[in-house]
Amino acid sequence: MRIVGIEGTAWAASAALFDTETGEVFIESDPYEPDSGGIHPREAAEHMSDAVPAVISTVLDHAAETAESDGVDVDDDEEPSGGRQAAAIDGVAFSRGPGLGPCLRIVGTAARSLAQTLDVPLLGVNHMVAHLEIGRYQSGFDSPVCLNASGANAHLLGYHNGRYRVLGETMDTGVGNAIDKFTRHVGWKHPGGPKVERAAEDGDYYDLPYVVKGMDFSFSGIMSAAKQAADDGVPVEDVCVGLQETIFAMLTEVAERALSLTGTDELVLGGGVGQNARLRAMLAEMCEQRGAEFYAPDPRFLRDNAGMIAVLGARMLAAGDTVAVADSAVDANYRPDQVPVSWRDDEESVARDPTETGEIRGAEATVTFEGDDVVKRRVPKTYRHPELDERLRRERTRAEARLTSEARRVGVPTPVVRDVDPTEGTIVFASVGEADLANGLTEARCRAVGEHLAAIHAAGFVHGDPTTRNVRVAGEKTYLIDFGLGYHTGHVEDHAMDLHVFGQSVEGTADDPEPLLRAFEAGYAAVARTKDRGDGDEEDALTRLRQVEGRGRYQ
Ligand SMILES: C[C@@H](O)[C@H](NC(=O)OP(=O)(O)OC[C@H]1O[C@@H](n2cnc3c(N)ncnc32)[C@H](O)[C@@H]1O)C(=O)O
Ligand SMILES: Nc1ncnc2c1ncn2[C@@H]1O[C@H](COP(=O)(O)OP(=O)(O)OP(=O)(O)O)[C@@H](O)[C@H]1O
Ligand SMILES: [Fe+2]
Repeated sequence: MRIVGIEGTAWAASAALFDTETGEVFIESDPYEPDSGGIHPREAAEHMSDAVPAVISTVLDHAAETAESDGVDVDDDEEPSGGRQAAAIDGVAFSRGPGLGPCLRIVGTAARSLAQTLDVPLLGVNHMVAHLEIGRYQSGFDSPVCLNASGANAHLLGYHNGRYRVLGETMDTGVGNAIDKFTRHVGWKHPGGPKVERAAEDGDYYDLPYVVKGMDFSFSGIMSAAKQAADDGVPVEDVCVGLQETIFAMLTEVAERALSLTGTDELVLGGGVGQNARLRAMLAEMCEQRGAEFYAPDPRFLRDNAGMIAVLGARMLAAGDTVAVADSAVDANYRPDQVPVSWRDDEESVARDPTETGEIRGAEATVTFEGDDVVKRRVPKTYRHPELDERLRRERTRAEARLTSEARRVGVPTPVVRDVDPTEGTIVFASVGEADLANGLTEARCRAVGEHLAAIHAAGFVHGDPTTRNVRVAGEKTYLIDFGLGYHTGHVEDHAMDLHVFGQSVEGTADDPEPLLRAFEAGYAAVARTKDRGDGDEEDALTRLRQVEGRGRYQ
């Protein structure tokens, strides 16, 4: 089977030919490089209208040449639509979204017209799922967690219940765009990522804010602090080291959390920022230390390229997942979890049964049981810069000891804290529960988690990481543990994030998440109402949750 792919969501006008027999992926790309500033949608679209036909034409020439040399039966004398025979092409795949609307429309038009000329099926590919599938395809991994680190996106995906679930994602901009904003601020030409990587070779570490909430994260605070530092005269090379160390440690940490939550031991990387050697080294080191396998595709398959579109297109065609021209409108906000995954078995899942894989390993700490006590030690993470590592372990150990006790004082079951040593990063707790909630999800227990979160929110703090592995259960009693990412706040957005983190962890692993989530929200609403201090803030958390879930982050 031979598939043409067409890409042009933002900056790369690209076409490719994927031959499933030989495995060859021929890619022709023409990047848009703005003279100044970032990507201008109108200029990018002008680039697409010139460059897309040209790259397609090169790929069709290549297709015609290889069709002949591969001995495919070629008959150039056929009628006009004989191009299909001449190039031996079986389908046309195109990036349907997400991306810049004006660019997508040009790509869509080109793809439809090529499919009609060749008289072959059209395949509408989700660009982010293509970033993921190329790594899965090349690695041969079964059901990995995928970290997509691209310009306009940053998220963790895992396949479960027939869809790619978003296990965690950026709460504001994509990771590449965040870096590019900083480089624009200091007057460097787009794209900024490679320039930051080069400058960082000559700098020293500079501390910047580190923001992880469960498996979600945000970049806005880091970017403001980085710009401010540059304005204040901190050497730009040092800020670049700080940016790389902070942002990539965050991505590595959330990737490790996703491995821990799902119990899988396979990680693949996707997206243009994945070309960064420091990010790859951190991910590889983290995986090696947990005994997980890591795969990063070659740079030509990481940055935007039509090869990944053609490769996924071939799988879709094999599954009969084609789109009629009339239904093939592009979608600038096309989320990866909206894609019905026709080319995988519904039964497959990123979530591993812990009874099959043995123990589930925590992401941050080692936990050992000593009699009725549990000793939790935040082990140094060698992938992190030592200064950052020391700071995070100390701050989190302190926060965990303090908030675990505060929660108990407001009536939420938590383990008694027997001893704490922030410098060593150790806490000794009383052991609680018989199992993690992840291994015993029921509606009643989810309802109790909702009640507990409402109680601590009313008391003025958030948990920060309320996943199903951070709740212990015994009968109908549920305990919250692992408050290391918690902090004091009265902001409704922070409350909504706690709810969002729990919801994502249920959706990513449960067989039938809906009733569990309804019970969770009902529990939250019931307690929030009784604890409402009259400012309406507590009940708003559920309303805000809907906004958090519906936010389009792909512009
Ligand atoms: C929707 C689609 O248009 C978008 N594509 C995209 O963002 O292009 P991609 O090729 O995946 O990533 C480009 C980003 O990748 C960054 N980048 C490239 N090389 C880098 C490097 N060595 N280090 C860090 N960032 C790098 C660039 O600065 C830029 O922000 C996406 O996938 O989100
Ligand atoms: N007090 C406790 N009583 C019983 N079991 C506990 C206790 N504390 C931790 N555990 C067990 O150890 C596991 C890991 O603990 P914890 O979540 O605190 O570590 P972690 O490394 O921060 O994990 P992660 O960051 O992946 O959530 C828990 O899922 C739970 O099974
Ligand atoms: Fe991309």
